[in-house]
Amino acid sequence: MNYFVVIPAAGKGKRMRADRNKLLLELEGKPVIIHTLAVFEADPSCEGIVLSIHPDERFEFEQLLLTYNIQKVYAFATGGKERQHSVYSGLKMLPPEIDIVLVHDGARPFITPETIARLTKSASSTGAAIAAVQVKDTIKQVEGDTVSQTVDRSNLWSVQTPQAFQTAVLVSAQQKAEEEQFLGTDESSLVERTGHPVQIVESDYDNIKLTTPEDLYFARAIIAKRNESQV
Ligand SMILES: Nc1ccn([C@@H]2O[C@H](COP(=O)(O)OP(=O)(O)OP(=O)(O)O)[C@@H](O)[C@H]2O)c(=O)n1
Ligand SMILES: C[C@](O)(CO)[C@H](O)COP(=O)(O)O
Repeated sequence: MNYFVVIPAAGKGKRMRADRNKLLLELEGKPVIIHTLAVFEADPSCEGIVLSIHPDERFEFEQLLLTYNIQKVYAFATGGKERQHSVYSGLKMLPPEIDIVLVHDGARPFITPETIARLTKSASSTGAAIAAVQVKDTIKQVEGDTVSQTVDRSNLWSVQTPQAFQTAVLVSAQQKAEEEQFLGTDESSLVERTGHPVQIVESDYDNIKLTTPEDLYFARAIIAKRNESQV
């Protein structure tokens, strides 16, 4: 199932506490964003990439695409104040008549082609499908510093990207969110508000988002594990 992907890459990475956009940090020899882009570059089903960036970083991104021979970037979009705005800006740059669009965080470099394929298959039949893993921790609800209850985790999922959609489903959800000034932390929360069902596609725990500094240690360990399994 062919698709386009919108990659929001215009964040500031405040929680990473680096001196620059965390996607431009080096991870085992190449920038984080290149690890992410390389997965889509290599996937024959990916027809093109829209990269949503801060305009001040455009030259740097363009140079990286040349250096690492990333050829599928179809357009740059202008990132916005919040992630949701960056994604909407990216959607507006898609070519016409794209049936399936994925949204994937630039900060999740370990997505696999297998998960992408299951997401696009599900989205093409249902309209909306998201990568997620089951919650492993015991979850407590807390009031102040006191536990008020232990939450039943059997139906709790930790949501990731990619999130895959029939393009019209996501565009109308974004329009509704904009009209109603709703801000969500992921795309599926916008789609849920339209009443459209969202399917879970089980992903894997390696598909981490690089959010805080210790995530870089986990990332190096994941790369080492993958390198070992290739030997
Ligand atoms: N205004 C924004 C905010 C985030 N993102 C992108 O959305 C993805 C996930 O966001 P997050 O991990 O929250 O990144 P940052 O916003 O950079 O981090 P922080 O919230 O710690 O500042 C990242 O690829 C980030 O570049 C974006 O394109 N535009
Ligand atoms: C979209 C996302 O990656 C799903 O886990 C996430 O919500 C991004 O934003 P966050 O602020 O780091 O939760």
